[in-house]
Amino acid sequence: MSSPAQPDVPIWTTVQELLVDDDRVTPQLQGFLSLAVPAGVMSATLYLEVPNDLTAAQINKRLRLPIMEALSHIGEEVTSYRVVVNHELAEQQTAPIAVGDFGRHEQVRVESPMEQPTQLRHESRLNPKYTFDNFVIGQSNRFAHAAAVAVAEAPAKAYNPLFIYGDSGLGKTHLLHAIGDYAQSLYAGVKVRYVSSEEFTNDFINSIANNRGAAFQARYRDVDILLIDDIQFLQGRAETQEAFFHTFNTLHDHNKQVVITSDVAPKHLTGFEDRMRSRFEWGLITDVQAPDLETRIAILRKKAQSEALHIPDEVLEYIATVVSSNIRELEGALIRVSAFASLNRSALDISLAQTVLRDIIDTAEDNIISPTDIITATAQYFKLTVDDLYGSSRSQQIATARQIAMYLCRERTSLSLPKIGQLFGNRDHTTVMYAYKKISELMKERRSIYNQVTEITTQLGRR
Ligand SMILES: Nc1ncnc2c1ncn2[C@@H]1O[C@H](COP(=O)(O)OP(=O)(O)OP(=O)(O)O)[C@@H](O)[C@H]1O
Repeated sequence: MSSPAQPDVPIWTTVQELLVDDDRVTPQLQGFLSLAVPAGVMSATLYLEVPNDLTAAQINKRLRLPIMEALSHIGEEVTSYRVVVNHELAEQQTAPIAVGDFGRHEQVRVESPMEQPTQLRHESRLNPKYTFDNFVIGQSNRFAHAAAVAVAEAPAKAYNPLFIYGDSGLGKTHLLHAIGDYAQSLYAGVKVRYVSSEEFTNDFINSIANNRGAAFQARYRDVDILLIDDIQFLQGRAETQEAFFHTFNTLHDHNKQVVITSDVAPKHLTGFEDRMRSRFEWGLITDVQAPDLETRIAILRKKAQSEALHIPDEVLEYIATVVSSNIRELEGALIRVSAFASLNRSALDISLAQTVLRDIIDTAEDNIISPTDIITATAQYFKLTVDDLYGSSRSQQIATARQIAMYLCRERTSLSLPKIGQLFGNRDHTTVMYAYKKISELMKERRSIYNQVTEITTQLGRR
């Protein structure tokens, strides 16, 4: 039996990559797994088609736990999976299935007709990591924070839209999720939806391709609070802008809250029609700025507390002094210092932090590291080609090198998760999110990974 064609559903590729390393997945189970064909993701559920009942039973009974764990590792975007038997697969195992074509699944799901609309309505896509409780307030973000709280407490009454702008890594996404989280805790049943502009665009394009415009509209218009991240991504995309324009108008007309983030203020958003820009200015515009030293120290302290890391104050202060502009880099520096200390079982003091952060500080001085620099340096380090990193090979060494390159792109450049995913052969942003988490964790556990990340950083500093 030939193995089925695998359409490109990146999250399934990532799950498979994880399961290769999982001892519970025996070669026999790998065989069953290889018969599963990912059909797409809907309502945070990954749909897998299998050719027969035996495969469905094996996957559901013996692989449920590993698959669910892999999904939860990857992030919150997809929270469950569902296996659907498609007997035609057995005969047509090489016939490609269009990604995002859900027509057939809707038919098989009639067994539970209420389930999908209910899930859709409540699918907020909020990341529980980002709340107001763990957002540190300082001079740089006080106003944005207050506006965000006001909007969560009185959706569509305080400011509509709320427009938050600022440079990369300064907490805009955090605030968006926190608004959703807080509003949900205040108002039972409030319908919140978070979406990045890249996802909105992809969703729109797929909805046209699959003739599912009505479902697309419902997804974004049947909400009380729409949180849309990085709107600058819609620059120059006339049709998606038009779709967003209608979504915005419908929501606003019906007293629904819209919150938008961007890297620049509305008036500096190029590639947008004036009518769009003027709508962005209807409500309140606020920025987030780079945090001052006190705030940076407070952010590090909070982060260390939440991760149960015991780091002396003077070390936190040192880190906050040397990494000054981007909070993501600040968190990255904390990860490295604590990883180094735990690997070496050594006490954390300033001289250790100085040693560990030397490369970061060196490279931060000229501060322009491009993703291409990172990918080239990583490929050279591992004696691979750049195409290996962009490609789809799942060999352990290439997969690790790719994840390290993704980690460094996330930490050291201002590219968004979807952009990094696109760069690495159009992978899903959840793959990048997973790579970032995995390398952050492995750096603390495995000296080899820590060394590899550090040595590539050193190379970048020497460019
Ligand atoms: N005031 C803050 N308190 C605590 N953590 C913060 C704060 N601001 C930002 N962070 C953390 O810094 C990291 C980067 O923040 P976030 O992703 O929200 O930035 P962003 O402005 O949306 O960046 P981008 O434009 O690149 O998407 C996150 O882990 C976030 O939790």
